[in-house]
Parts: sequence; structure tokens; C-alpha cells
Amino acid sequence: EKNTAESSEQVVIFEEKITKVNGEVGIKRYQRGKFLGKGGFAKCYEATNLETKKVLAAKIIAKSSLTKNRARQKLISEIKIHKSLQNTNIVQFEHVFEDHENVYILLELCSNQTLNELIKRRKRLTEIEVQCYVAQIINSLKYLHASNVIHRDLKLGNLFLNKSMELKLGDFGLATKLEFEGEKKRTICGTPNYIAPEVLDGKVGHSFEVDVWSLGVMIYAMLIGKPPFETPDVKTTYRKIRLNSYTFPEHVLISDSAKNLITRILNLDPVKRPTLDEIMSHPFMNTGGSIPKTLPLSTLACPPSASYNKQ
Ligand SMILES: CC[C@@H]1C(=O)N(C)c2cncnc2N1C1CCCC1
Repeated sequence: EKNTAESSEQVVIFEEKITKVNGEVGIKRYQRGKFLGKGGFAKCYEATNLETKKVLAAKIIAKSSLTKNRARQKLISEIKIHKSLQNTNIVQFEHVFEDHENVYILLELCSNQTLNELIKRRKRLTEIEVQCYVAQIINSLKYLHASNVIHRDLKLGNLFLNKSMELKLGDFGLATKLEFEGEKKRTICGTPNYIAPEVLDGKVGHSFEVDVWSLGVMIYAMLIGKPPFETPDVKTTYRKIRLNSYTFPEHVLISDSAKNLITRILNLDPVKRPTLDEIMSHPFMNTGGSIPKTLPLSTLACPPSASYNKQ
């Protein structure tokens, strides 16, 4: 028969041996689909649960890449925290299992990639679109902080978009859970453009306010097209962050309420930054279409942002 590429392409299955409660041994099979890309130590693919036909996103981490204890601890922490979360604006953690070679993490599929790709394509978003994405980010952060979890790596590349362009916060590799009231964290971590000044300072310790800082950086990046402190060199970026040195470029028109909100959030003093509720009730989040105050957030229909799906 015609030896076309399809027929020679081998079907890759990864399977999980499960022992049911009654002691019976069963097998769960997943068919590996298209390559989604690399994420840290992981190779990511679409994966179909052959029983339920549900298509998921699989992060496959070779155990051989987990020799260093730091990488192992990070993965264990990511799984422990992400597994415990359930929110409409957080990537759903579906399942995790391992075999001799790999660890398999199965997550909710977000087929419209991330806000990072959207900004790269569109250059910048309209204020209405930004309000809509910010409302969803705040919804996820209110839940996360109420669960005593700090994300610590908020950036456009960790905000995923599903087929309906709904926003889903993902990648809990740098997240941490606070064990007691008022606990402060000291480990320096995050992505240079989005990292809060107090994390760089390293002496005072940091808490939930670092996620609010990163939200301010993301609002700026969505409206302007690039993050406020971005430079070709990380050390210079850190200096600009510590000096709070950024400007609003003349050629990009943004409203005074947008500038006011960004300025309030990017305060070097964490306690002076607005809370998530204060951001939600800021004029920037309540101008544009006259949305009656009585409508619950969920009915806030987002304006159509062109999705990637061709169909
Ligand atoms: C599976 C890893 C990561 C992710 O976390 N989610 C939720 C996701 C969900 N849907 C598609 N891709 C996703 N990714 C991409 C894959 C390559 C880089 C990041």
C-alpha cells in the first residue's frame, strides 16, 4: 500500500499502570499528539486519554534531567501546589503519574497559547481587552492568595488562553505556600522583567505583594507592547526596577486612568501598592462600556480577541 508519511508515523502511547481499590490492576492509556513545545525541563505534547477521549496538555519530564536536588524539589513543589488548586481562571491540574523514565503531568489544554504570543502578534491590546484580561487575572490571584499561595513568576508567558480565549494562570514552578500568618519569603526568584524590587533587595523578605507588582508590569506590557523595565541586559533591568525608572512612551496613547493605575501598582514600597480589590474598583477597570455595577464579574463578556484557531 502507499507508504505515505501518515502510515509510517508511529503512534506513541504512554500508559499508567493503576491498581484499583479492589486490588485489580488496570491500565490508563494516553495517545501522544502534536508537539506543543519545551517548558523548562519538560517536553510538552497534546495527549488524548484513550478511554475518555479528552485531549489534554502533557508535560513530560525525563527523570534523568532531575539529577540536581533543586530541580527535583522544584518539581515536587509545583505538583503539590498546582494539584491543590481549583479555579476557573487557573489551569486545571488533571493528573500526574510516572514510569521508569519520565514524570507525566497532565494539564488542561489551552489551544490559544499565551498572552505573550498574543502581544507579539498584535503589538498591543485595547484598553477594553486589557480590562477583561486583568479582571480574570485578579479572579485567579484572589483565589490563589486566599489559599496562602504566592505565584512569584507572573508574566504574560504564564497566562494561557483556551479555545474560547478564557484566561488560565499556569506554571507553579516558582510558587510557594505560606505556612503562617505574616510569613515572609526570602528566596530570590522570578523572571527579570517582572520581578518585584523587594525580591531583588533580598533583605526584607517578600509576600503576596510581589504578585501585585508583576500584575502592574503586565498591564503596562499589554497596553504599551513591552514591559516597563526591559533592557538588553539583566543587571540594567534590575537597576531600573530598584530605581523605579520607567516612562510612558509619547507615541502610545493610553488613558490617564491606565497611567494612574500602573503608577500606583509599581510602588517600590509593597505596603503602598493597591490590594486586588482596590485594583478591581479603580476607574481604569470601570470605564469604557457602561457595564451596570450589578452584573457579576462572570457576565463581563470579553471583547472578541482574534484567536489562533483558523476554523
Ligand atoms: C503543558 C505546558 C504548558 C502549560 O502549562 N499549559 C497549561 C499548556 C496548556 N496548553 C498548551 N500548552 C501549554 N503549555 C505550553 C507547552 C509548551 C510551552 C508551554
